[in-house]
Amino acid sequence: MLKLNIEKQLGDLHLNVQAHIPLKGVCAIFGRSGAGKTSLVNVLGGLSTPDSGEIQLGERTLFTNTDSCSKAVNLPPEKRKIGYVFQEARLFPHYTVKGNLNYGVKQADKEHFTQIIELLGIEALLERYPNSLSGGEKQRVAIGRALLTSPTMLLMDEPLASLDLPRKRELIPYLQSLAKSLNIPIVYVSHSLSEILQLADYMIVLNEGQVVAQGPLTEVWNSDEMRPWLAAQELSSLLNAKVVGSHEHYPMTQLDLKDGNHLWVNGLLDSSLQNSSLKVRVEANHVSLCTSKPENSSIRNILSGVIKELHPNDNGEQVLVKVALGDDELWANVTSWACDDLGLRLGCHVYAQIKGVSMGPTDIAQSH
Ligand SMILES: Nc1ncnc2c1ncn2[C@@H]1O[C@H](COP(=O)(O)OP(=O)(O)OP(=O)(O)O)[C@@H](O)[C@H]1O
Repeated sequence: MLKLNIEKQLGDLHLNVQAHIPLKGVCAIFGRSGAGKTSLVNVLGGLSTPDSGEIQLGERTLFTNTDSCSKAVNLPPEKRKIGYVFQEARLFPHYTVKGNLNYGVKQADKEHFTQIIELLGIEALLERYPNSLSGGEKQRVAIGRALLTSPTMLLMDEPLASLDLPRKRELIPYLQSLAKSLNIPIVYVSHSLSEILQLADYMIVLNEGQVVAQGPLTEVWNSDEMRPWLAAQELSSLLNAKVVGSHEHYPMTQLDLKDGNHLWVNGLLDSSLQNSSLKVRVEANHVSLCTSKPENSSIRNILSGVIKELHPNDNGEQVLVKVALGDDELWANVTSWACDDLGLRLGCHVYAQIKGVSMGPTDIAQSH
């Protein structure tokens, strides 16, 4: 685990973070502008020093000044073995890509070099200079440069923020392969929930310098702490599902949820995903509720569950209903009229309907 217990006063912001982050996979740091995300990453990387606390990366202490029995420790950035990728690639313009990649590498390891450039698809760029690269290519080189220092953790502070949408889309699959193949924790700062869905396994939500939620992605995503961050129109749930197979006649894929419910999603998923675990985003506005099992419905997904929470909105027009599907949870956004008409109450058994066409490729991501 990466264990963090730090405090730091930064102007008006009191950064006070206690967190446990797994040593493999992507941990997203999410929060409003000014919540302290970059400040936290800077503290991890040793670019800024906490007023007090402790940072433990596996067996290594990166920082401590709390334990009165032992010596204070504050490893400088170069001794932390941490790779850093910023919003901007920050490449040296007068070095080729190869020169940039090798910058900071103490002992050349040809095999490691080949592995990293293949993983990032930058073999063909090695002799080029940064000013001839696209934003996405520059960022891939910047990631390669960070990885070639053989870090024990990778910090990425909004690495896609400066890219346009097509470049973002181009980079995401590379980041997904990194997340799968690297055996080091990646701490990934982002404002974008769709990036987080596609990349992260774990999530920390920061608000005014404090952790308001942390844990596995699906748990935090579905938690009440996330509701204030999303308008009811944007609220969505993440379901954990396993790929079963495709429909015999139609281009749809069947997924199984843990509680035995099934889900049909639009399109055929890659056959390599057979039996793999996925996260599926379902928007609350795409879920309708029935108190008896619908028959002759065009909607393919009819999931049986129990109402766990009801949250009427401020103007009384709509009610957000949380439905428990075993351990998974599903938000439905219904009108107050429908809620009263159906007599929806806590503990009611309901059938949640989700249109198969409402879940597309950007709503589905593999769990690592
Ligand atoms: N050295 C400093 N001195 C004073 N205030 C600081 C310092 N560093 C950061 N802050 C303040 O701390 C707050 C958090 O900044 P930070 O950059 O960590 O936020 P963020 O969550 O990364 O925001 P964004 O999403 O906009 O990048 C801001 O209000 C910032 O002005």
